[in-house]
Amino acid sequence: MVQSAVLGFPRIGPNRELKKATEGYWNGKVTVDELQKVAKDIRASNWKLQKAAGVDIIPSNDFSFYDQVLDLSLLFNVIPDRYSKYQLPSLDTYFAMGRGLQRKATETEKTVDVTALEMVKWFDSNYHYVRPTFSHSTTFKLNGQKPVDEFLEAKELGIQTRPVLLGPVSFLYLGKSDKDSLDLNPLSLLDKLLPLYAEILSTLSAAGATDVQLDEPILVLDLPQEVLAAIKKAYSFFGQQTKLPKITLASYFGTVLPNLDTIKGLPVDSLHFDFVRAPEQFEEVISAVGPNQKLSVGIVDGRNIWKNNFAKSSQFVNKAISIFGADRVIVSTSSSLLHTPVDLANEKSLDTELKNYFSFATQKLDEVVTIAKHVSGEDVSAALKSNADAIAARQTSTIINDAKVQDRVASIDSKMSTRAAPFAERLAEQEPIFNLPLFPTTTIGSFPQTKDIRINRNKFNKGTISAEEYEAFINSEIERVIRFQEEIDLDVLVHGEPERNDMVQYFGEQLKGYAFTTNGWVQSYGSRYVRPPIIVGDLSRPKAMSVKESVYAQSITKKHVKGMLTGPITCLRWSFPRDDVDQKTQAYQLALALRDEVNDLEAAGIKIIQVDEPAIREGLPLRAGAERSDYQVWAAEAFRIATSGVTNKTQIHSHFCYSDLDPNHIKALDADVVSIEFSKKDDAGYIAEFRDYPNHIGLGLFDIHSPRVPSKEEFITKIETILKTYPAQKFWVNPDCGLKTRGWEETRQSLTNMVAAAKYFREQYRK
Ligand code: MET
Ligand SMILES: [Zn+2]
Repeated sequence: MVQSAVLGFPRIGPNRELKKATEGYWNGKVTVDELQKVAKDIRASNWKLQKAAGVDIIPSNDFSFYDQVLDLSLLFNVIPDRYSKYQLPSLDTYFAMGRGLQRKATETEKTVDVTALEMVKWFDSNYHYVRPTFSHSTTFKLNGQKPVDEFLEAKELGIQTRPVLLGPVSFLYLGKSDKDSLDLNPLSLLDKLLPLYAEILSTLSAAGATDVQLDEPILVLDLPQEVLAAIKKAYSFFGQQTKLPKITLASYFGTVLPNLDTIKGLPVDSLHFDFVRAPEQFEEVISAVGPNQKLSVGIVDGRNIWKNNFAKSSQFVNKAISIFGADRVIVSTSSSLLHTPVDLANEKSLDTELKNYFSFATQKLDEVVTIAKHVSGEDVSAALKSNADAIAARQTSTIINDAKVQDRVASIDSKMSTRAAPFAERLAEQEPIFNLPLFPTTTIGSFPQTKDIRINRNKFNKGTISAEEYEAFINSEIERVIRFQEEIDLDVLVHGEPERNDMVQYFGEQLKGYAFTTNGWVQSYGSRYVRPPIIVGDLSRPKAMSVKESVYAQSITKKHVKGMLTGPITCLRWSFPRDDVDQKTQAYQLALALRDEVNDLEAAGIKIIQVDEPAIREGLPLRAGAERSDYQVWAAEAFRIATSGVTNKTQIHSHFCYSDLDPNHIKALDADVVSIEFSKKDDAGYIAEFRDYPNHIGLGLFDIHSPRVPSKEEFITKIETILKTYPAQKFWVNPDCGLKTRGWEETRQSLTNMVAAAKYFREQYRK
């Protein structure tokens, strides 16, 4: 019998139970016991669901309150002193590392004021992990035994699981050294870390775990020799230990081929590869599977929502069986299912034709099981037949093809992706119009999305308030945000985006060729979940999408209000893309739709238009090479197609966050002004990259993921530091990103302090 396996299941709960509970806990409305109970229930129901579906190898320790990488930092005591010094309960230390903590002193507790650790993209996904941060004073030890506890919890329910942990080399390599220990190479800590892994693994074994999944996703990256040596060392070390569970070494999100020599001969029980993303590695990776090893075939997509093609997948798995025999082949999800929504059955209003083309995490359980059964010779003909019908229907569906859109993409020329004049000339035309002071202040777009906003949006969606009532409500929110910005004296205003549930979904819902879900939530970071829309067919814009709100906002103030759009690459990356057309084509279709929107905004009198591209970095192919350089070209071109239809007088802004974006990539967009997340980076080398770039830059001055309020002095210090490398003449003052997840009070305080700091420097430079 061929076994079926799942590498990880979404932990947010079918109805976002985890979000509600954690946010409740942060607000003091949910006790720690209540929070733990919610978590326990989610874990139990996930395990039972997988058991009931017939999955043979079910993961545990895939649950996390915030992030699975942060879990390991806590487990191994990789806790910088600035957090541990408060001696908070372990869960609170954990959340402080994830999101920062600022708490006034009470009779019983001291003041706490600490920023979050850096949070970065998880490979090329829209998930973010909290970076392990090592220093010379890091002292590894085990803090509790989460993987064991969760294994035992499943065992008590009668469910045998395979615990999953990020492997030691990925854990170190994905981390960084802390500010006070910049000379420290995290990899040098491997020898100290390995015994702790061995300890937790042998405790798992003693608790009854026969198998464990160690993820080393870095195996799909271009790795320096020392990292490959570390992999060899780590797994040889595990091979020498006696009482460990059998290890499945898992890679995902790409090909391991350049690192295959390192993988060959590692003393592990099974090797898992992602054959959805990199089917072409099959012929070569099989040579790395030793005579006693098993091959885990990642064939059910953990990153997208399209129904699996059973005929194709079974054929693929059969190739493996013909080489290794059924006992040495496992049918698996390509990666954790964390990146897919929980259950298609929760979608009540999705078009039934489309629904038949989709598969969410719960449906993917049946997929791995059905494929495993089929290749084992069990009769699953009914499932195969309905699968084949769905696959065939999608190929010929009328929802998918639009000749007009295809023609327009075919006729794109280089003129469409170039502004009429170079930056210097544009600036000369723009300056007299905007008349901005030195250190112009602005925000990135969104303002707090209050409960009131969500309530009204829900009412409108349910039809309990009319379109007119909703519009009046949105306008009143816009007015509040405009008055607020005038009051605290920001220079370039925004309308606040109250009408947007999400920056991609909002546009997706208005574009033809998109489908969207009502409950298809996917964790982005911590308690922030997104509901990616699904690109199902050729994309076009039936009518203007954002003009009404921007025009209203501009009509009630004398200051300039930025029009606010989401760029083509971000729309693409934060959607579930089509798998039947390449991503470049989808990006160009989006670029053309956005170009029309940008032009409409300009025609409606909006003089500054910001097109956000926070996801441009995550789309970067993980390895260097032709695919990556092509991407850099077409991604920048898509942005310029969207933004180059305007006159020189219109100022184009863009915005980037979450990532280490290559400065050259930013420059290739030729936006007039760019805001970049920076508050946690503190890297003079990065600033220097922009010193001679003529276009204007705003380096993010405070972390919007944290409720913490920086003081005016803190802003001044930050700005002073940047000014050492970056000239005042093109220096914008802004936060890292939008403020939608923040509360109003902290927003008011932070921005007020930020504006005060800008004014301070204006004074300084006037002298
Ligand atoms: C993740 S980037 C977000 C940009 C958007 N304009 C906002 O302010 O929320
Ligand atoms: Zn942002």
